Amino acid sequence: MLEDLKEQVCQANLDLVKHGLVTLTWGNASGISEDRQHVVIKASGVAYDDMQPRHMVVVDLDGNVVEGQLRPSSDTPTHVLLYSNFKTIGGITHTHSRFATVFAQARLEIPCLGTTHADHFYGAIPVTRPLSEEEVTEAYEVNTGQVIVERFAELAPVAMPAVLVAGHAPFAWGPTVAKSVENAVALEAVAEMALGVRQLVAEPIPLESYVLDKHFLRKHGPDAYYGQTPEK
Ligand SMILES: O=C(CO)[C@@H](O)[C@H](O)COP(=O)(O)O
Repeated sequence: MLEDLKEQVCQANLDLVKHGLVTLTWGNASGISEDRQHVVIKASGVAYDDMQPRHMVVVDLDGNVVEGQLRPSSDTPTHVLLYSNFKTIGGITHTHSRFATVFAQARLEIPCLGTTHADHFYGAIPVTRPLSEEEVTEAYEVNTGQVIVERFAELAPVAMPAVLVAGHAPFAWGPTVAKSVENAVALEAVAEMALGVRQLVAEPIPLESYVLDKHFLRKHGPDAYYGQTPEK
């Protein structure tokens, strides 16, 4: 079942290693089937060196295992909740990549300081509110998904394919699992650049909004605004 998606998801998880985004067994990538009924995700705690497509786990949108011998990623509840709420995404990548995690744990958004950032993200990378003491329970991963969805009440996942979970780490997504990895790589790169700029100048100057608008429109077209209609 979903053999092709297992191959894609396994490759995406291995690509996290290739791009230097994971330490130990941290992080996970998943993809959703075309009918949006099943999610394929990395198995929990499996060493990346040993990872094979047959190790991927298939779950339904309630997170119940429908195929696979291993336990699915501990972040499965977050992944399935995001797929249920963000209908345009086909793949999700969660990492503890160094620079993006620094911003997440500092509870700081990543400002859009240049066109490198604007190529992938329409504006500052948002950070969620911290989870409350009552939310840090066995339902932690569900509550993590909830605070992300809450933070995106006014944001379009198409134009902003990433978020920083306060006190935790980043999640990135895209139309495919491979694209979610690409956005996770871009997120880590712009986080490192933003941190570097902060070391050079006391007050970094975010990109002017007209430059952001025109640059993003040139790169992604009006559809990427998802419900916004910018002047031509
Ligand atoms: O965010 C976390 C832990 O804080 C997870 O991403 C782990 O880093 C990886 O968990 P598995 O996917 O192996 O269950």
